Amino acid sequence: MMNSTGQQQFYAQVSPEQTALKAQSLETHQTIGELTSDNPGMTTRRIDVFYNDVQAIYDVSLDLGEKEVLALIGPSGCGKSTFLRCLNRMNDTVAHCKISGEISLHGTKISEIEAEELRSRVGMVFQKPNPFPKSIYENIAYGPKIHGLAENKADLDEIVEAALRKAGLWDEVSSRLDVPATGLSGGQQQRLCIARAISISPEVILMDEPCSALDPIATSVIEDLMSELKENYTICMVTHSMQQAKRISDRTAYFHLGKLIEVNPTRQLFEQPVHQLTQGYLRGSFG
Ligand SMILES: Nc1ncnc2c1ncn2[C@@H]1O[C@H](COP(=O)(O)OP(=O)(O)OP(=O)(O)O)[C@@H](O)[C@H]1O
Repeated sequence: MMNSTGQQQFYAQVSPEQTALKAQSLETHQTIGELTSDNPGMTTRRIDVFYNDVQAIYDVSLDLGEKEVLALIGPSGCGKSTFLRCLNRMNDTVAHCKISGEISLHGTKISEIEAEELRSRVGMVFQKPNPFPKSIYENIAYGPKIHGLAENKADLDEIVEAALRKAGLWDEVSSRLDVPATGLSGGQQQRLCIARAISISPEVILMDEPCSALDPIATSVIEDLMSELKENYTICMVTHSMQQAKRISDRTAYFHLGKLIEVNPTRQLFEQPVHQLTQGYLRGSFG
């Protein structure tokens, strides 16, 4: 492991004003900790993000280790979701958002991967469960169908069942696959959305506060599920719950005002935070 900055390569051009802002902001900033992984699933180098002329992310370089859970924590508005959304180019859909730097998925720059393919390889689960207004079966079958993963109905049935089993939902829904998914409980809907993400065999799963709309019991079911999923998937999760980050992540990254302040193995970050901003946040002084 080592600190890394990497060479800057732009895939969306920022304006001279934005570059000047960036130059000012970088004078004093250096991330503490282990930015890189020996076995990265994704690498990000020198990421800057602007919404119009307001910079939301400053020069972030960070790897997602293969089959690790990386938690992104920090006060509201520090840029966690913005950074997460860079990883599958969700920010491309925001016209006034400009990103520079380089992001790679298993060695391929994501700027060279077609957006739809990228989003099938880097799946996403959102804060609020968002099932399609269709049956439970169709929610899962949709992705595999459009990506041509099933040759026939039997194949598709198998994919749907496997995804629901992996998401720990099969036993609860196997007898009613044709009912509307919107009739499931919030926790079940979130597991359905995880099953939907898994059904197209992504390499990475992004989760943006996946439990924030759930009660403690549903949260604990999703946390158990995430711990199981990391056997097979690389997961990057935004969370406001420090307990959740402690329980399930391998590494934790602390953001503050758009900068990656400190990143280290979770236990180390929580027990021996180095930067005073990390210490203050973990003590609950702000956030
Ligand atoms: N679509 C947008 N247009 C303009 N500014 C935005 C947009 N999305 C986010 N921002 C700004 O970028 C900054 C980072 O926001 P972001 O949502 O990434 O933070 P966050 O750490 O995920 O916050 P929270 O924990 O409250 O969800 C904030 O100042 C926010 O107001």
